[in-house]
Amino acid sequence: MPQDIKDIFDNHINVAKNTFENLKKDIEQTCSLIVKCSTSGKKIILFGNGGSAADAQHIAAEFIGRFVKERRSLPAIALTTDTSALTAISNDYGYDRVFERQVLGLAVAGDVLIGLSTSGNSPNVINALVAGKAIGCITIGLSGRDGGQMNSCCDVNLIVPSDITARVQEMHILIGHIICGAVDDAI
Ligand SMILES: O=C(CO)[C@@H](O)[C@H](O)[C@H](O)[C@H](O)COP(=O)(O)O
Ligand SMILES: [Zn+2]
Repeated sequence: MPQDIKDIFDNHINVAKNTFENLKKDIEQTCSLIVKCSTSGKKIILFGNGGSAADAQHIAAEFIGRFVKERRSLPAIALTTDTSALTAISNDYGYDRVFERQVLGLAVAGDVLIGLSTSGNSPNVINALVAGKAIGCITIGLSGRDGGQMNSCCDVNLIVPSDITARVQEMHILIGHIICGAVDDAI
């Protein structure tokens, strides 16, 4: 095996270990918040750019469809899938407002917003979290590096301890699956 592949696996394993040590309590808290949201008729709304858009859609699908257990469908939506809304809002208001505008139209107090940004600094993610917090939503960040601006607009900011975007994304989807498992267990 070429050495760099081994290095990538070693790095992934180290980041996973450090993520568990640093974030165990915050992940538990996040699971509790999302279980409460899912059992009280509120929605989970997810958004991010690039690979994080794919992660947002992946996690939303686990709720609206199913994860492992057969259970009722749970209200969850990714704000990254409606090309008419995405293009109209970007064209008319700017890409920085593409998620904010959808949050303003869809979110109500008590909904959980999950913003995914490995830098913690994507402006469209930050603007949506700030708008959601003002409405009374619970704001969760899935971030990396130093947590960026998500530190100031998230009730819980899960900062994966890595500066490498790919490693951070790999932990985000793991955390997403852990949350889905907690919801399955609770329902
Ligand atoms: O998936 C990847 C890299 O692994 C890319 O598509 C990546 O998500 C994009 O460059 C994003 O625009 C990065 O934004 P962010 O994570 O800093 O918010
Ligand atoms: Zn990626």
